[in-house]
This record gives sequence, C-alpha cells and structure tokens, in this order.
Amino acid sequence: MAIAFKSPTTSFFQLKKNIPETHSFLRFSSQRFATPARRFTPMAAISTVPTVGLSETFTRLKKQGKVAFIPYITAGDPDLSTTAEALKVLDSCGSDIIELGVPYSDPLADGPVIQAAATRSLARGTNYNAIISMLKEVIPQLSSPIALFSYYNPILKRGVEQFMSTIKDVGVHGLVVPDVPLEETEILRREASKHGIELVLLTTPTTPTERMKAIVEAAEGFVYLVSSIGVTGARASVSDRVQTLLQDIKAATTKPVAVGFGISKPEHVKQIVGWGADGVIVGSAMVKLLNEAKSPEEGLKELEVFTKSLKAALD
Ligand SMILES: O=P(O)(O)OC[C@@H](O)[C@@H](O)c1c[nH]c2ccccc12
Repeated sequence: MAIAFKSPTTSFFQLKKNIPETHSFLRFSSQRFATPARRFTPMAAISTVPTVGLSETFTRLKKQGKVAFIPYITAGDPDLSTTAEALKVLDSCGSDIIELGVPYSDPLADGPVIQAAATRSLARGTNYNAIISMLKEVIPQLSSPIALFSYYNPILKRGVEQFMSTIKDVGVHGLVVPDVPLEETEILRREASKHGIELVLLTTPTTPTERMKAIVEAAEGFVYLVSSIGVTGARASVSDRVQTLLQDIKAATTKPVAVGFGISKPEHVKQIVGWGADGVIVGSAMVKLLNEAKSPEEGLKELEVFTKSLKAALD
C-alpha cells in the first residue's frame, strides 16, 4: 500500500500544533505525533555556509590533517524536538558529519541500545514525515552534513526515487542502508547518484577481499568499516584487527574510510586514529547517554560534554 506522502514542506513546528492523525511511515497504525507540551521555540535560522557533502568534508579534513568525528543518534528519541536540538549541539561541538537514524521496527543490525531507542521513538509516534519536516527546519542551521540512516524496507515502501528526491530536497547529503546486500544496491546507487546523494556502503571483518574491493569501489562519500562482528553497541575495547582491515581497504581504494561499532571512549578514538582511519563513528554511547539523562535538557548537556571529550581525542 503506497502511503500518501505529505509534502515535507509542512513546517516541523506547525506539525507540533494539535497534530492531525498522520499516516505513520513505519508500518504502525497512525498515531498522533506525541510531543511534550514543552514549546520548542525555533532558533532564528542561523545563516551558515551551505554544507558541503561527505566526500568534500573528508577532502577538507585531509588537507587539514584531521580525522572526521561522526556521531549517530536515533531520530525521535526521546522526541523530535530534542533530536533537533541534539543535531545543533553535535554540530556546534565540532562533529564533521552527523548520522541520523530513521527508527525502524526490525533493526536487525542494531544492538539493544539502538533497538530500544527505535522502539521508544516509534512508540511516541515518530514518523518519516515528521523527521523530514524537522530536517527541513534544522539542516539550514547546521554546518555539518547529515547522513541519513535507514533500513531498506522503509525506503522500498516509499519508493527509492521518491525517497531520494525527498531527502535531497531537505538538504540531506548522504545515506547509509545497513541491510542492503551489494547485489541489490543497483537501484539505490542509480537513484542516489541521480539525486546527488552519497550512498555509503559497509564492509565488515568477515567480508572476503574481492567482495570488499567491489564494495569500496561502489561506495560514495566514505567507506564504513564495521570494526567488529555482531551488532552495534559500545564495547570495552576495539579489536586490533581494525588496523589490518584498514590497511587492506586503503590498499584497495583512496576513498576515505570511517570506522564504527563499539567506539565509546577517547582511548578508542585515539587508537583508531593511530591506525589510519579517516573518520570515527560513535552511536550507541550517544544514544544511551541521551536516554539515561534525567531530562532532555540534561541529556543535551551531557551530549555536549561527551562529544567534546571524544573530539579532543582526535586533536
Ligand atoms: O553504536 P556503535 O557501536 O557506536 O556503532 C555505530 C552505529 O551505532 C551506527 O553507525 C549505526 C546505527 N545503526 C546501525 C546499523 C548498522 C551499522 C551501523 C549502525
């Protein structure tokens, strides 16, 4: 069943006023967009330099001898107003690219922290339309590019072309689809290229060399090196294998390589930088921190402190 897509031009903040029933995007019965009574006063749109894309960001950083800091958070957890603020906090603390996850009911590649975030977000009634409307309001206020994170099924339900066109319209630069096998990326890559969206592909410690080479060849924006077998989630340490995996990938491509999975401490960041990564991705630790805070405001403050501590490890 095609879900009628409401124009993303509806302002996110208009959406917050006694929201009419809206079609849910993610296979959920339509629910009122739950939002705290707290009025979120949109900051005046700060005119920022238009953000450049993922590849250009890495090129700029390489010239400066720097490594990209790439946080991930789940949209709508604890709510979309806080997500909007969190994007601004992450941006102002020096994130170079921000991954924003579209909550999905069957996040098979995610560990318990991000799975729970998706469940909370969906239970609040977060839907694709509201995420897009929020992004339309917030992206002009950011200087770092957004890489949207979505599982494949929600994209297919909306139609690949429609999905790419919509995310491009609101200023998204990149897309990560963790559960699409390389053999099925043709339509995604075609439509992404047509709409100027950089499609990031992932390689893992168990990816055979020839397949890794095909993946890095097809990847746009950057190559996502999954540091460890299994699902997302903070780990006590990062596997030393990442060093050889990075060497193998860099022997196969000049494209930037960012490492994710398990990274949650400044020492993890320093280790990965020392092994030659072009970017460091931190997700579960960010999501956990936002969820465990006593209030959204406290969560945002802790997000700022945590981000600055990891960023400092990059310098
Ligand atoms: O959560 P971690 O262990 O810090 O890993 C980053 C990860 O959260 C983010 O990149 C991500 C969120 N969902 C995913 C699904 C597959 C691969 C990667 C992801």
